[in-house]
Amino acid sequence: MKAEAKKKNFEEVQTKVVLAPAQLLWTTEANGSVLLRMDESCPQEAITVHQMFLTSVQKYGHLSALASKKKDKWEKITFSEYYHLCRVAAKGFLKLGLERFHSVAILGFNSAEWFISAVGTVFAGGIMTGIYATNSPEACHYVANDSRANIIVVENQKQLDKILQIKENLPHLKAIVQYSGALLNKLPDLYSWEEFMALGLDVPDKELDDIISSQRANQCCVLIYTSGTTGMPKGVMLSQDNITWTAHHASRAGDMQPAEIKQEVLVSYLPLSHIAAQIYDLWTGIQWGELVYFAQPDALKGSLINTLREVRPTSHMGVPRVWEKMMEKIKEGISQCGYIKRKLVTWAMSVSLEANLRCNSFLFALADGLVLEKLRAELGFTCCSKFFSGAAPIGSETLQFFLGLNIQLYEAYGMSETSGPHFMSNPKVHKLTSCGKVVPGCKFKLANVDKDGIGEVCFWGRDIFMGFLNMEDKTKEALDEDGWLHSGDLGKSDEEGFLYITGRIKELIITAGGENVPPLPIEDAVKKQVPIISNAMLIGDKRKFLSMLLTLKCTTSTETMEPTDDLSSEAVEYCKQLGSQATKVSDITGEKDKAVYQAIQEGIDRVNSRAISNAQRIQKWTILGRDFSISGGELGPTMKLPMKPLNCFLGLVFGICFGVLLKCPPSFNFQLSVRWQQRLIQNVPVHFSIHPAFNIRKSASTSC
Ligand SMILES: Nc1ncnc2c1ncn2[C@@H]1O[C@H](COP(=O)(O)OP(=O)(O)OP(=O)(O)O)[C@@H](O)[C@H]1O
Repeated sequence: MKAEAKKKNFEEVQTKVVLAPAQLLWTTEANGSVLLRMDESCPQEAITVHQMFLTSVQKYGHLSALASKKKDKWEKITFSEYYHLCRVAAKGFLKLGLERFHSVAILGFNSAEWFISAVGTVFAGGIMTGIYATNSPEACHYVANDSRANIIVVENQKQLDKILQIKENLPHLKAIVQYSGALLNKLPDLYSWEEFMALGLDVPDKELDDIISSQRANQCCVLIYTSGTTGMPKGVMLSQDNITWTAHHASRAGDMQPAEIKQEVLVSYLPLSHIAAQIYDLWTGIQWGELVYFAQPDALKGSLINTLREVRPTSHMGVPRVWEKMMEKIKEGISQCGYIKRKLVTWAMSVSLEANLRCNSFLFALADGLVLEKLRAELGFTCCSKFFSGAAPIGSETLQFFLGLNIQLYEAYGMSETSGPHFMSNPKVHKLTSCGKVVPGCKFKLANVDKDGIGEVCFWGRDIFMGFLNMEDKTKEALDEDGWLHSGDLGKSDEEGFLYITGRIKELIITAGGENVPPLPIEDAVKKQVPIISNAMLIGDKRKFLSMLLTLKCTTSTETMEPTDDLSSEAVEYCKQLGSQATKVSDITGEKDKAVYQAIQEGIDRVNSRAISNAQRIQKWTILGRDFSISGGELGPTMKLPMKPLNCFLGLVFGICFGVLLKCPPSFNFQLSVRWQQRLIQNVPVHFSIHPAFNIRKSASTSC
C-alpha cells in the first residue's frame, strides 16, 4: 500500500478511539504523539497503562501480585494493593514536582519499589526510564539528563553515591528517593521510600485522576535506553499502546496464561532497564495477573538458583549468557559426580536429546523419570513449562545441552524498538535454532534478499516504537518511508514462517577479496568443536584472511563476577583428556600448553574443512588471557558481544568534554572501544586502527 493511502487508513481507524492528534508514525519529542498502526489485521482497541491495570484489578484484585523476601520470609501484596501503592507513588511524584513528559529514572535491582515507581510514574503523566545498575556515574548522567529526569529513584547508598557525583549537572532534577537501606546522611531533597510514600497522602485523588484521564494511548510513557552495543545509547520512546498491546499479544504468542486459567509464577532478576525483562516481568505481569517474585540482588552471583528452588516458577526467561552459565555450572556438577552417577546422567541426557531431536521416545520416559526430573528439580524447574531465551543469539550447543535435560528453550527475537519480542516461540510453535514465528497481528519482511534467501529483517506492528528521543536522523535511519523498522539483522524464513537469524549487517565481515562472511555461524561452530572455548570472535574486515580471538572457559569470582585465571572444571577435564595438567588459563596461553593448542588447531581445522570457500577459513587465531565479561567492558548488560561499541572519535571527544564538565577522568562506561583496544593490545599482538565508525570486528586486525 502506498504511504499516503496507508496514512489515510490509519487516520480513519483512529478517529474511532480517543487518541492525541498525530500526523506521522513517528516523533522524536517527549510530548509528541504518533499515528498507531491499527488496521484490519490489527484492530484491537488502544488502551493506556492505567486502563490495562484497572482491568486487571477488576479481574485479579484479590490475587497476589508481588512477592519480596524480607527477613527470610516472602511478603506478598495483592493486585488491589499494588494498584493502590502505584497511585500513592504517583501522587508522591506529583508532590515532588514531576512535570508532564519528564522522566523518573530508576536505578537499582529489581524490587516491588522498582515496579511501583515505574507504574506510578506513568500514572502521574511522566516517562519511566530505567538505568542499568552497572552504569558508571557518567553513564547514569547521560540517561538522566537526556530524559530530563525530575526525580531519580535509587536502590541504595551505592547507587545514591553515583547520583550525588553528577547531581549538580542535572538541571531538571528535583529530588532523589532511596528505596532500600537506611539513609546515611540527611540531604535536602533526598527521601527514604517511607517518606516519599507519605508525601503522596495529601495529594487529592482528583488531581491524579485528571492527569490519568488526560493520557492518550499514542503518547510516550516509557523510555528504554539501548545498552550501547551499537553506539551511543539511544532513548527508545515507547507509547502506552506499545506497552499495553505488546504485554497482551506478544506474551500470548509465548503462551503466557491469564490468571483466570492459571496464574503464572516468575522470578524477576534480569535488568529491568532492558526491554526484555521489563515487558516480561512488569507489564505482562500486570496484563495477565502473574505473581512475580523478586530475586536477591546477588542473583547472578549465584543466589538465583536458591530463589528458583523456593519459588518454582511456571515460566522462566534468561538471556543466552545466563543459560550458558547455567550449563557450565551443571556440567561442573556432573563432572564432580562419581563414575556411575556421571554415566547415568550422560546416558539420560543423550536419550533426551535424541528423543527431542528425532521424536524418538524409546527409553525416554525411563531416563526422564529416573534422572532428568530430579536434575530439573535441583534447578527449581519442577513446575516450569516455558523456558525463554532472548535479547541476543543463543548457540546451538546450549540449546542442545538443555534438550538433554528435556528443557526446550523457546527463543524470542526483537529489539527495544519493537517493545520486546516481535517473534516468539512457544510449546506448540518452535524449531531448534529458529527464533519462532512473527507475533500474530505483527508483520515482517526480508529486504534485499540474496541468493540464499537471506535478507534484512524488517518489522511492522503495534509494537513498533515512536522514535528515538531527540534523534530525528537516527529515527529516519531506522524507519523507512512506509514505516517499516529496519533491524540491521540478517535472517531467512522457512516455508512455515519460522525465522532464523544469521547475523547482523554491520557485523558482516567483508574481506579484502570482497567476500561477505557472517561471523556468527563460524564462531558458533568453533565453540562447538572445541569445548574449552568460552568466547570466539572472528576478525577480518578488509583483511586478506580471517583470524579469531578466543577465550577459555574459566571460573568467575562470586564477589566481583570477574573472570578468574582458574579454568572451569569442564575445561580442566578437557585438558586432562588431552594429557595436559593445566588448571589455569595462564598455564595454556602463550603456547605454553602444546597439547591444548594442538586440540584447538584440530577443532579449527574441522570447522575450516566445512567452509564454503577459502575466504571463509580461519587462518590464524590466538587465545586471550582473560574471558569476556560485563565488568571488563567486552559484554553489554544483556551479555552480548558489542558489535559496534562506540563511534570512537565522538566517544573520545564526548568523554573528554564530560570529564572536564564533571571534573572527572574522561572515562565512559559504554566507551568500550577504547577498553577493547587496551585489553587486546595488552594480551595479544593486535593492531587497531582508530576509525570514526569504530567496530571491533571491522577495525581490528591481528598480526598473530
Ligand atoms: N533471539 C535472538 N537471536 C538473535 N539475535 C537477537 C535475538 N534477540 C535479540 N537479538 C539481537 O539484539 C538486537 C536488539 O538489541 P536490543 O534492542 O535489545 O538492544 P540492546 O541489547 O540494548 O543493545 P544495542 O541496541 O545497543 O545493540 C537485535 O537487533 C538482534 O541483533
